[in-house]
Amino acid sequence: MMRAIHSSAIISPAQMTAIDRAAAGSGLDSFALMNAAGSAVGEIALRRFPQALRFVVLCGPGNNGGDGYIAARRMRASGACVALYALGDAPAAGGDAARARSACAMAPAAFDTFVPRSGDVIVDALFGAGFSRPVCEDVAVVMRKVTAMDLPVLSVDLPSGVDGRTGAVRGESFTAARTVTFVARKPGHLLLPGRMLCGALDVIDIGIPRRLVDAHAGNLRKNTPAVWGQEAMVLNAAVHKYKRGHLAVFSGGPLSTGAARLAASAGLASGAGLVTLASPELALQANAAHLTAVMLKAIDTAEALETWLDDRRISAFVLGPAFGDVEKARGFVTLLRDRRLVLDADGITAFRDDPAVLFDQFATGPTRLVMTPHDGEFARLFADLAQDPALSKIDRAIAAARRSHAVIVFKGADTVIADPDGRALVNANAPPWLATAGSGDVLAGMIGAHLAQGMPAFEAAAAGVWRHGDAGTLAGEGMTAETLVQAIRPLHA
Ligand SMILES: NC(=O)C1=CN([C@@H]2O[C@H](COP(=O)(O)OP(=O)(O)OC[C@H]3O[C@@H](n4cnc5c(N)ncnc54)[C@H](O)[C@@H]3O)[C@@H](O)[C@H]2O)[C@@H](O)CC1
Ligand SMILES: Nc1ncnc2c1ncn2[C@@H]1O[C@H](COP(=O)(O)OP(=O)(O)O)[C@@H](O)[C@H]1O
Ligand SMILES: [K+]
Repeated sequence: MMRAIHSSAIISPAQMTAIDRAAAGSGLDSFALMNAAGSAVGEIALRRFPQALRFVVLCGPGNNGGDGYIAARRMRASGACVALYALGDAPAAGGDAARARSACAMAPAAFDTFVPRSGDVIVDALFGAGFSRPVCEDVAVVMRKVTAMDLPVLSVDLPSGVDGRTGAVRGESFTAARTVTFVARKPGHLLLPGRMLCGALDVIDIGIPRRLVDAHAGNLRKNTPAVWGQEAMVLNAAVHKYKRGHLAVFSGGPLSTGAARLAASAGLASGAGLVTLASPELALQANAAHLTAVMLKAIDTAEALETWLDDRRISAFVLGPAFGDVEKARGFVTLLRDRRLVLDADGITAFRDDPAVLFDQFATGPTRLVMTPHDGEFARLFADLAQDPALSKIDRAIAAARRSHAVIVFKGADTVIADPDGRALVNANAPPWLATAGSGDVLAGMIGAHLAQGMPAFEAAAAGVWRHGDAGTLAGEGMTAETLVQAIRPLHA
């Protein structure tokens, strides 16, 4: 009887191997685990692809192939038409995969004799956690044929060709309609392009005790309300607007005020008790004409800001959306260095020539800076990390957070949130129509509201990213940044 897993843990292929070893070390029968995995694959294939005229199981030389042999046996036992093909050498004698192959009692044909037919459903058990080099041309040719014929693919553990650690495609890969993985999600299921190649994902419990998983899992999780819900402010009769936090957002000049207003209104909608737009004198009229609940304050110079900062009730700041003046931005950041700050857009770009100047100002004390770079902005501050092909997006975000002493929200369809202490989350609820002008400004304001309420920086950022995705989903395709703000749901909705 297979059970789906709902845990938010994400484990790397290397951690999975360690869990596997620990399971064997604690007396669990590794072949029984393979049996559970392969049987689950067979059952899901039968249940999800009842239209199949033939199931074609493609087995690799390792344990991923072992799962394939078990699945083939399970499907054959149900009376389905099953064809079996083996790639490369037979599995190492004495191992679980060799045992699965002989238990299957079907002689596999050579991989290069496989000719895909209309009506085939492919069970892809070529490579999983042990995928270690780009796929060779004869495998790539089959992958391309299967894709061209639009045959459904059910991948075991990962679509073969996808690197489970990074989500990168090495050479070529299958595009799965479904993927069945075991124990927990791997980074490659959530990071691009891997995520787009997995199709629907089933995470199956194969009987490894939770304590062994917890002992070897690291600090990486999927971003869900369970991660940050405990830190969210609960409203009761004793609350007043200052307790809900006062957020300040810095506006750009007279011709670029919209971005800051989006951030400000998103901050208010996200639960900040008060939001003030700090605007250059020349932009006051433009801003005043468009603001209602958001307050307005003229701030042109460092001196004016310094005086305003005497008000310690202003509990968080957003600097960057269409701010424009990078020199002024650097000066303002210096004044804000002991405050809770979201740095976005021009606020990030302002430090491209000397990022250490920024990082040093936040090096001591509690983590209070959140930076929200997209790919381009990330490369401006962390060029070496952006260019290192060995690093996954998660590795990059964690290294950047450590270096900058900031929570990094590395944006995209697979946004990664990383804390300097090594914790990281991958977000997966963002719809593609969030890719619209101003949506990043809304996100900055949402995170700012959480910081203003007193959430720790990591949780504030995670909650912002999740609620942003949720609002995008609710607003629907065709939304604009304005309608996105309208769709922000209460924290405890
Ligand atoms: N970790 C666990 O607890 C369990 C793992 N299971 C399965 O075991 C798999 C991992 O097994 P393995 O570690 O044997 O690894 P794989 O079976 O994923 O791959 C390893 C084999 O593939 C070869 N290989 C790698 N890249 C190749 C390429 N590009 N071209 C040709 N050959 C290539 C390697 O030389 C090696 O022989 C998982 O993905 C999962 O499917 C399941 O049996 C259930 C239990
Ligand atoms: N394809 C996508 N799928 C889901 N979310 C996306 C996608 N592309 C962008 N986003 C999200 O939309 C927002 C865009 O922010 P940003 O690039 O700063 O744009 P802008 O500066 O126009 O506001 C980010 O939160 C990002 O994660
Ligand atoms: K596979």
